[in-house]
Amino acid sequence: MIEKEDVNHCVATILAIGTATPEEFVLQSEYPDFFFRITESENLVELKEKFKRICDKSGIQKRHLHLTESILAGNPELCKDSSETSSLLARQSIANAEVAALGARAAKKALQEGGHSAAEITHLIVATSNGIRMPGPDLAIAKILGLRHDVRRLMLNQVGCYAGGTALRIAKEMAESGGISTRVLIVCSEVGAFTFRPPNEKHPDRLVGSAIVGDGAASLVVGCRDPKLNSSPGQLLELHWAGQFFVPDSEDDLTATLSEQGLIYFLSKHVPALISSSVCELLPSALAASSKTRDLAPNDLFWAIHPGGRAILDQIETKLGLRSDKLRVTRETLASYGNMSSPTVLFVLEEIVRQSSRSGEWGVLLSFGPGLTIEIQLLRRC
Ligand SMILES: CC(=O)CC(=O)SCCNC(=O)CCNC(=O)[C@H](O)C(C)(C)COP(=O)(O)OP(=O)(O)OC[C@H]1O[C@@H](n2cnc3c(N)ncnc32)[C@H](O)[C@@H]1OP(=O)(O)O
Repeated sequence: MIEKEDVNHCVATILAIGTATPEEFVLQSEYPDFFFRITESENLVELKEKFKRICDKSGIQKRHLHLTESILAGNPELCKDSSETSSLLARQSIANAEVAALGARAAKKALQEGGHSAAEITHLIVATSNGIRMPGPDLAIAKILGLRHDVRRLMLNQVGCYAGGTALRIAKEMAESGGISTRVLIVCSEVGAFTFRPPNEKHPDRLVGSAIVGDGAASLVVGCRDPKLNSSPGQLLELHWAGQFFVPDSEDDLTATLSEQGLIYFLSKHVPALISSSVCELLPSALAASSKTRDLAPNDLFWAIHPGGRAILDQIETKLGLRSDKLRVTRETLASYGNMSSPTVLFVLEEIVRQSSRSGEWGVLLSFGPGLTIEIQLLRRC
């Protein structure tokens, strides 16, 4: 598990980050009224009160959502919860258009911010849990951006919320094995076309998903730094170590199953406790990867955590004994965007880079999702 440090080994480095969201957003305080009205569920009075309690405790103030009232009106099957109504094709049709379009907007910002041309990109990794189509949004994004015909594409379908961390881990391996001219473009893009559904009294856990998901896309350019050269201004964060783990016997605690009614999530109440306990166990493996981090304490690090839910952040903070400022950027991302699945943790990273003067040289990125699977990475500011 522990990798040997090698001074001659080139270091994978994040060179640029760009993000994008749909223009439209909803205020969390107004969402219960909208959600129960648009799904014609106003008769479920107690369920609506429960939904309001979940929204109030979510730590979210607003979320950007592609599915506006007019889009839902044009796709009424998304607002029905009957096994006799299939909404799969309507959902896929929205995803076909929007996942690539939103992802390409984020990617254009990343390329522009880092001063990279489309021709420089040697590898493309695209992640989404919104839809399955061949060819996928990776090809559509390559075409929109004008990437080279020999760009090496990898599509991460249905990985869930940890896909931002997975993409970063694979990009690190590609960059370090490909050498200093390798440029990996990561695009994580989600529009909740597959997860929107009406409230259902038999499935209270689905209310949690309806109360926290948002839409967004994030894109990163990852390259390699020659270890003999110092960092230069275009380099943001070095990726020193990346690992993936599953939490034993937790495969039924967070699941997503494709059906005629889209992707149906199940979230058990144990998710916050399982993830937070596992993070405490895994942290020493990440810190042991470098002699410079081996003796660091959690409060010596900066933290970029997938803001999957407020309770998960609370429990990680308590169990690791983190000062409240350590998760400030993560909580602000949750408040402004909700849980956008795969790109969310990359939004956190973008803000951490923007606030570069604060909070330490070394940091940890955490993302998690079905499995339960945890991606953990050791980062260093350039
Ligand atoms: C998609 C991916 O791949 C990865 C992901 O990110 S998946 C998302 C992971 N996120 C989660 O699992 C959510 C974690 N949970 C939370 O953040 C919080 O529990 C919350 C914001 C939902 C609620 O806040 P809280 O402090 O726990 O408030 P609490 O009063 O205990 O719960 C509010 C209500 O929600 C209900 N609730 C909370 N979690 C629930 C669950 N998983 N299933 C069913 N009901 C749930 C509670 O029973 C309670 O109901 P009542 O008010 O009727 O008693």
